[in-house]
Formats: sequence, C-alpha cells, structure tokens
Amino acid sequence: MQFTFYKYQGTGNDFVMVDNRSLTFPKNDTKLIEKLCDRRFGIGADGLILLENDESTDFKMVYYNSDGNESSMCGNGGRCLVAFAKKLNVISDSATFIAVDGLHHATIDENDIVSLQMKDVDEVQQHENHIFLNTGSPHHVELVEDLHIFDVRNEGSKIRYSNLYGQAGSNVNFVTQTDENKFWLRTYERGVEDETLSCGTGATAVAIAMKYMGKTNSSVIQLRVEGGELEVSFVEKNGFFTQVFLKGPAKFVYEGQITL
Ligand SMILES: N[C@@H](CCC[C@H](N)C(=O)O)C(=O)O
Repeated sequence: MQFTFYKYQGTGNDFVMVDNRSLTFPKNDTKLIEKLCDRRFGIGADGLILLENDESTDFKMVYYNSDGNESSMCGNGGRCLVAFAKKLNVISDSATFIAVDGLHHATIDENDIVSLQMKDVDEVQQHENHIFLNTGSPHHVELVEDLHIFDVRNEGSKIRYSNLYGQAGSNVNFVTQTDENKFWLRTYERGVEDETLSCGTGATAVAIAMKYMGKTNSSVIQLRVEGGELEVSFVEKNGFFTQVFLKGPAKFVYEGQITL
C-alpha cells in the first residue's frame, strides 16, 4: 500500500499530512503513526493529521500526537491543514472544518498566513502560581523570569505528570512578558513529551491567561515562540472569551511516498 504524505510546519510545529478522503489510511495503527512521526526511524514530526470528507463543512481534521494517539485540538495543525486543503484545491481562501473540539472557520492569504477561529473560552481557573484553561487542548500557564535558560522539558514534564492533572495530563506553557501586549512562551507538549518550537492552542491559552490576569489591556496579543511569531485576538466580556483567532504562517515543506 502506498500513500503520498505532505510535510507542513507552522512556526516550527511540524506535521505529516495525509489526504484520507478515500478512508484508506490505517488510522487505528498507533505504532505506524508513532513511527512515521519518529525523527530517526520515520519522517519526523510533532504530529500527523488526516484530511477527511465531512458532510456539512469543507473537510474534517483528525489529529494524532507523535506518540501515535489521537488527541485534542491542535491550533498550528489546524492552520497547516487549511494550507494543505488549499493545495489540494478543496478550498480557495476560506474554510470551515470540523475538528475534535467542534466547528472552525479560517482564512488563508497569498503569503500562507492562516487565521483560524478557535473555540470560545468560558472558564479560566486562576491558582496561586498558575492558570489552567482549555483552548481546544488543556493548558497550564505559568509566568517565569528566566525563560531563556529555563529547563522546559524537565519542569514541563514534572507538571504534566503531577497530581494536578492526573491521567489525562496537560500541556505546559512557561511565559515572560516582553511589552504591554507582547509575550514570549515556551511549551512542553503532552503527547510529544518534549518542548516543541510552537504550540497554537498554547499561544492562545497564554494570550487569554495574560488578559485574564490583567497583565495586558489589549485584545490583540503578539506571541513570540521558539519557531516564530503568532498573533491571538479575541473579544473579552466578564471573563468570557469569544471571537478567538490564532494567526500566523503555515508552510508546505516537502512531499513524499509512504510504502507499507
Ligand atoms: N501543537 C498543538 C497542540 C497539540 C495537542 C497537544 N499536544 C495535546 O495533546 O494536548 C497546537 O498547536 O495547538
């Protein structure tokens, strides 16, 4: 069996994409997906995404972490999937698609900048030293002062596996404010079990958490991640966040064949 795969990256969060409109990809083969994402024995990626047909939207997104397990929403993956759908001529410059967390709207411009509407956030849990919220995926957000030398992998792993989050775990974001509406974040991703160069739902979580904490008055937040720059905007009313958009580049890297 042979499949064409397409490699994409969004601010350095990288994905193997497969057009599965024919429903022929072995989607329950966790070991295969893990191997395809392996950076030494496979193609190498933070996750694998299937584009499938959907009855009421332009397409369906099926997302797997690099450990081979299907997971919750991936913001950068969603942005890359919009660019992939454009390459396949499934869409032109706007899209609606269904993902595990519901309906998404997106636009893509001629420079491959994708603006993706994320789910509304109606609950932000503020604790003594951190914030927890779900932006499609669960996110722990913590301010730190020494982000440039911070051991994201070890400290993130400790929090991800701590009693705070039980079996399900959480993604973990460490943040430093660099200006009134600018933040720098580094993310430990559940399911990759390492720091990634960017996390879209994480950037969204940080922007919302910083507004919720009163660290910024802006509703358009610039986020520096290890792989580039993202922008998150929203409308906030009494701690409820609607019209949440994640914006940034989504780039095709290369394509190839998988032979099984
Ligand atoms: N990289 C993603 C997040 C992917 C999901 C996450 N690893 C989880 O399992 O919660 C993003 O860009 O949002």
